Amino acid sequence: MAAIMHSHRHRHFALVPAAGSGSRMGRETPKQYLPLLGEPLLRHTLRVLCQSPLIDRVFVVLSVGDPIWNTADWSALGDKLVPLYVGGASRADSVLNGLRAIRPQVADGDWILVHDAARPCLAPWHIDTLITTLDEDEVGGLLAVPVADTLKRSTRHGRVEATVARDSLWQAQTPQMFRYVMLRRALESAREVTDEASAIEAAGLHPRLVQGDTTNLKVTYPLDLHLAEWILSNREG
Ligand SMILES: Nc1ccn([C@@H]2O[C@H](COP(=O)(O)OP(=O)(O)OP(=O)(O)O)[C@@H](O)[C@H]2O)c(=O)n1
Ligand SMILES: C[C@](O)(CO)[C@H](O)COP(=O)(O)O
Repeated sequence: MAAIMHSHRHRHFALVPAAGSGSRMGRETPKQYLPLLGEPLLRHTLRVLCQSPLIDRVFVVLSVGDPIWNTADWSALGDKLVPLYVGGASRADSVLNGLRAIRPQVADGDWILVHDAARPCLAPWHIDTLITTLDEDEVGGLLAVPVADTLKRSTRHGRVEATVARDSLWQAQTPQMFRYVMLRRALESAREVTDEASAIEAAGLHPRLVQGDTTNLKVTYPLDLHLAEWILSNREG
């Protein structure tokens, strides 16, 4: 693969919301700290971001008073990693609090790659593809995959009400990559969103969909932890 030129005009910062409780996982320990191949799940997520030569710094948003982070030694991930104890009630609040906390360290036009702590199978090629596709983009965008299954909308009684056309439907993933000031303004105006792209859309803009793949899954339910383990153990290179 041709070498990727690192843009010197604007830097790239990762912002990793990791302040959730993982209620759907049904475990006492928040899922970002559950063991995955013998390490906290979060370490896999942070490692790939810290090791990317395209990313200048990695901010991880922890819940206020997070009692677990400091019980581990994260120094092997290097000096790009910066913990921020500013998590909020929702994912969007955690991201916005993180953006406010890093204000002194970033310029308006710097790129922010928001990536879920709960997506530990992010691969270097996902980051490279996203950044090379979007670096000159006016708006920014996100990794996503086209929907592969036939989609049904259900009635309240669990019967099919309709089949929903799936052409042009995509499943949104992370990282989602937008310029600092645009993302901050969008999130300040649209707080009830489940991803950054929705906030940008609410501002009337059209984020670019960058095709990734389904290995970049979000660990949400117990089975996902096994799938993530399988993906990481069987990845080449
Ligand atoms: N208040 C919150 C809620 C979520 N997140 C983070 O946002 C990402 C995606 O959210 P999700 O998978 O929904 O995580 P949880 O909220 O922890 O899970 P659940 O909804 O099952 O409780 C996770 O990395 C999670 O830690 C966060 O930083 N702050
Ligand atoms: C941002 C996200 O990963 C896109 O698929 C997802 O919306 C986050 O998960 P949540 O369960 O909606 O918090």
